[in-house]
Amino acid sequence: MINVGIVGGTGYTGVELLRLLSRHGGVKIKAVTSRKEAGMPVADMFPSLRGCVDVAFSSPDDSDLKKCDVVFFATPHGVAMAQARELLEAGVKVIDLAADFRLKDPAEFQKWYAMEHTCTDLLAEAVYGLPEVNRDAIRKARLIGMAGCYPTSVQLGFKPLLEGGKKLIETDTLIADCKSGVSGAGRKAEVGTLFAEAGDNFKAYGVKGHRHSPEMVQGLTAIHGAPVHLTFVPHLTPLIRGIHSTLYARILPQARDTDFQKLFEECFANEPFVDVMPAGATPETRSVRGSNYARIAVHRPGNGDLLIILVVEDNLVKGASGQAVQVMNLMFDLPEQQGLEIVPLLP
Ligand SMILES: NC(=O)C1=CN([C@@H]2O[C@H](COP(=O)(O)OP(=O)(O)OC[C@H]3O[C@@H](n4cnc5c(N)ncnc54)[C@H](OP(=O)(O)O)[C@@H]3O)[C@@H](O)[C@H]2O)C=CC1
Ligand SMILES: CC(=O)N[C@@H](CCC(=O)OP(=O)(O)O)C(=O)O
Repeated sequence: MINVGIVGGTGYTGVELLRLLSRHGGVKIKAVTSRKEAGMPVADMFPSLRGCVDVAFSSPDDSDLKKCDVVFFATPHGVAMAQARELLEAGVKVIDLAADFRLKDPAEFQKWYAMEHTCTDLLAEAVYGLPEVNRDAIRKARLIGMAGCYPTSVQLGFKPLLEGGKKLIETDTLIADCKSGVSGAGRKAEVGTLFAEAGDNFKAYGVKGHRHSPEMVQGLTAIHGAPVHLTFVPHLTPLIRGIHSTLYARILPQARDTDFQKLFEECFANEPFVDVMPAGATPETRSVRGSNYARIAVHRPGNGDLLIILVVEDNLVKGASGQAVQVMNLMFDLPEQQGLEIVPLLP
């Protein structure tokens, strides 16, 4: 059994980790932290976990974290970088769901997250947690910066068109028009995610610049092997879970004869969690709710030069905790799908 710790067990990604790990079969949940609820049994706060999780919350400086084989940080940005070194030195692998180890350039991190990076030497060894792009490096890593929720959908959607320097689309006019449910903003109280504010409402935000833009550009540039330019506009939808990303790309003249449906099907043929839907499909967020799947559909209206890629995922599963469990499975040489073969929840 792999001993697991979770820092930030009272938040949405923390409780989602608990839901998935409690039925994983290969792990023991050893420590789950909360600053405010230390001492309270986890299942008292989350009755959905009664009979599944039998530990109590402990303080984030709990020494049991150092006795774990892996610790997940389901915390705001800046928390993992303060504790990662000590855990790594104690032989513990670290998977951070926040952005501390995503951006390779500390100046970019400081610019977008308004805090200094205090662990820059570890940035160099940290591996980006997106298995469909980085599987081999993840297997060998001891420190992971998990991909963000929107960046997961955008990188999966553009990957077949860009990987290995392919010259199929214009790379300076990429557009990602993305919508997220309110659980993407976390469980903390905020006016913008109140029911009366976010319900029966729909709005764009971060149009001037969102912190996921540099992460997407960094990832897409690595996939392509050359610079790309992307316009990203996120929107808040009155959903609880789910991300729907509509991606636009202009087909280059020399690539007009490409069978893009086939290209996508071949690219993801061996991916357990990426489903390329039949031509013409319009994936719905509810088709992935509660599951680790991303579903993708490729459209080319009028057989013209515009390609539209639709991607759906559950922000809390493939966009966060499920993908983190997928990454843990790879790091510990377990079957990649273990604990994640969950059928999405309808209606
Ligand atoms: N929600 C989503 O869809 C996604 C979130 N993420 C990222 O995952 C991380 C967690 O997100 P989410 O679960 O939504 O956030 P929440 O706000 O729901 O939860 C945050 C958790 O962190 C704990 N926490 C807060 N500050 C500290 C601190 N200084 N030290 C230790 N623990 C702390 C809180 O517990 P307590 O106050 O009890 O200590 C709480 O359990 C964030 O970085 C987020 O950006 C990534 C992908 C998707
Ligand atoms: C709806 C909503 O507010 N979403 C969040 C992004 C989700 C998130 O938690 O960000 P990371 O993936 O970087 O960790 C936002 O736009 O800030």
